[in-house]
Amino acid sequence: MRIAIMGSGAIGGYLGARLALAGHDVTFVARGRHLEAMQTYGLQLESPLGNVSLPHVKATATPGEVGHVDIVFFAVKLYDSGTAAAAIVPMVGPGTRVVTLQNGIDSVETLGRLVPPSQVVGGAAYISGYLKQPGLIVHVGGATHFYVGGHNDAVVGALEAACFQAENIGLQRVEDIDQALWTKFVTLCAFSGATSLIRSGIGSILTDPESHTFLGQLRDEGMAVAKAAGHPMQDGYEAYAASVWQNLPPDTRSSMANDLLNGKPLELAWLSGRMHALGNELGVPTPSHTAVYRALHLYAKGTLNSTADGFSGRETNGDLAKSG
Ligand SMILES: NC(=O)C1=CN([C@@H]2O[C@H](COP(=O)(O)OP(=O)(O)OC[C@H]3O[C@@H](n4cnc5c(N)ncnc54)[C@H](OP(=O)(O)O)[C@@H]3O)[C@@H](O)[C@H]2O)C=CC1
Ligand SMILES: CC(C)(CO)C(=O)C(=O)O
Repeated sequence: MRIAIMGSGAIGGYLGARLALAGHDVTFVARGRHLEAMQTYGLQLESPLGNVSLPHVKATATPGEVGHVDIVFFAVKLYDSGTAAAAIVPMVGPGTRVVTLQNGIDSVETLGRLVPPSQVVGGAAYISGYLKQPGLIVHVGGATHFYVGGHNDAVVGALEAACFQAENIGLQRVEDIDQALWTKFVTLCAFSGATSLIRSGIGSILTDPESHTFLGQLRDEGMAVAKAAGHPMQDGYEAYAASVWQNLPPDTRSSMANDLLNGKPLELAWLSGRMHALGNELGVPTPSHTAVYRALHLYAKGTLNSTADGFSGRETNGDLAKSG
C-alpha cells in the first residue's frame, strides 16, 4: 500500500516505522529537525514490542511531491489540525482514505472541511509514546490498539490486513466508531486531566485516595456529558476504564501531561476544555474538568522559546474558540 504519515511524531512515527519495516511504501511528512534527522539518518523506534531501525526512509515537508496515496494517517497535535489538513490535500485522490488518530471528538469534522468527508475515517489510538529526539520515537509499553471506522470499506480493510501482517500494530475496524471515539474521549479526558493537574503517573494516582477520587470525578463528569450528548457509555464502563488505567505502566502520563512537563503547547481546549464547553452547552455540571481547564490554561500555549526546538507556527492560543 502507498501510505503517507502526516505528523511523524509518536503515533505517526510508530505506525509508519512498523509498516515500512513490513515493506509498505511509506512517506513520512515532517518538518524541522525531525525531518532533517529522518532524511539524514532514517528513523528509529524503541519499543518493548520490538525495536525498529530504518536507516533510510522517505521523508518530506512537501506533500505535493508525494502524489495520491491509498492511506493518509493523520496524527498531528490538535492545535496543528487546520494547517496540516490543508497540507494533505494534494495526497488525497478519489480512492484515498484519511485515517485520523487524533484525540478528542473533533478531528473527523475538522478534516471533513478540507477533504471529502466520505473519505475521512475516525480512529482511536491506545498507545503511549513520544518523540524522544529528532529521528527517535519511543513507545512506552503495553499492547497497542487502534480502533478505526470504515467497517465496510475495502480500502480500510486492506489497511487492516497490512497492519496485521506488519505485526505489533493492532489496528482493527469497529462497527461504531463514534462510540469508540466517545469512549476514548471520556477515558482520556479523565486520565489526561488527572495526570496533568496532579503531575504524576497513573500508578500514584490510583493509590492515593484523594487523587483517585479526583480521577473518578473526572470520569463521572465525562460520562454525564457523553450521555447528554447522545453517546452514553456502555454498561460496565467504569470497570473497563479502571482496567485500562491499571494495566498501564505506573509511570504513564497522558501525552498532554508529557507536553506540560516539556513546556509544549497543550491539547487542553479539545479535552478538559471541550468537556467544560459541552457541559455548559448541555447543562451538565463539570466542576473537575472546568478546574483542569482553568488551572492549566496559563500553560496551554506552551512555555518554550518558540524557535529553538522547531515549535514555531502553532495555531493554538489555548482558548475554546479555537476548538475544531
Ligand atoms: N503520544 C501519545 O501517546 C498519544 C497521542 N495521541 C494523539 O495523537 C495525536 C498526535 O500525537 P503525537 O503523535 O503524540 O504528536 P507528536 O507531537 O509526537 O507528533 C506530531 C508531529 O507532527 C508534526 N507536524 C505538525 N504539523 C505539521 C505539518 N503541518 N507538517 C509536518 N509536520 C507537522 C509535529 O512537528 P513539530 O514538533 O515541529 O510541531 C510533530 O513532529 C494527538 O492528537 C494526540 O493526542 C493519541 C494516543 C496516544
Ligand atoms: C491515554 C493514552 C496514552 C491512550 O493510549 C493517550 O491517548 C494519550 O496519552 O494521549
